[in-house]
Amino acid sequence: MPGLEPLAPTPAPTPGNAADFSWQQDDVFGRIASRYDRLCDLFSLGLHRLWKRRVARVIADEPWTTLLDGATGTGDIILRLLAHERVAGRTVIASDISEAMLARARQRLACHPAHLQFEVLNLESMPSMADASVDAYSISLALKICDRPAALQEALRVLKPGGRLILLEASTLRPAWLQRAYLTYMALCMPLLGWLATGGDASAYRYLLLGIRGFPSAEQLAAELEGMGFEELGFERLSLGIVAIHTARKPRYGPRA
Ligand SMILES: C[S@@+](CC[C@H](N)C(=O)[O-])C[C@H]1O[C@@H](n2cnc3c(N)ncnc32)[C@H](O)[C@@H]1O
Repeated sequence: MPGLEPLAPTPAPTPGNAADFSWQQDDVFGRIASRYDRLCDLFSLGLHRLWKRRVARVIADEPWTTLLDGATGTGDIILRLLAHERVAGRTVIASDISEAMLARARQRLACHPAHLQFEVLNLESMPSMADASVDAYSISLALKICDRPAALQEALRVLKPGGRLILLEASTLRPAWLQRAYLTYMALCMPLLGWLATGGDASAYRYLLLGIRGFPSAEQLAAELEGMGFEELGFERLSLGIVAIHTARKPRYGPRA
């Protein structure tokens, strides 16, 4: 696998995606929790397995003692992370806004109880997490469905100085014509698949349509992180850029007076 690309000169950051996320109150994911893993296979044609294996390796290679996995869903990333021997003895906090999704994660991770904690947490505001309390923080496939600037600000707060942020998120395909073709495919197929897969559940279906909306390019997300004060940014595109893994470090020292 290629290493992470260093951050190239970047375009200006895009504005945040603080749209209407009131559907979160609806526990859309709670209602599709038992079908979520099959839906991932269906919508990504199985590619999510490769992406998650890769991000788990990136996380495992970091020298953390305590990791917070935000929006953990059914625990897919942690399941793959725990396959790495070097993770033995380290503490992993699995968190999600949906109790039903977290319950499913707990069930799937039941054979690895020793290092695991489970917390219901909203990425955008985690008052129960102290400042500078984790060495590493991972979020996968969730930043486009929450208030991204708020979630990243919380990441900066809970990370220890020098702590690592690892993101696996939707990105932009290259070249541009491929992105247009992909968006056309999504626009044509997702509504139908979404409707069928959620059994016509209107708000679950609405979430799935969010996937069609734009997400910043890998460069733009890196620039956004840099603008917030993160350092040592790098990213790696997977599957021609359908998703990208970003890594960033919280500065070891605050700004000089
Ligand atoms: C697309 S799933 C991704 C799950 C998992 N990270 C994965 O890669 O399979 C999105 C998850 O984000 C959770 N979620 C959505 N908004 C959230 C928020 N504001 N705070 C915490 N979790 C949130 C949902 O409950 C759901 O489990």
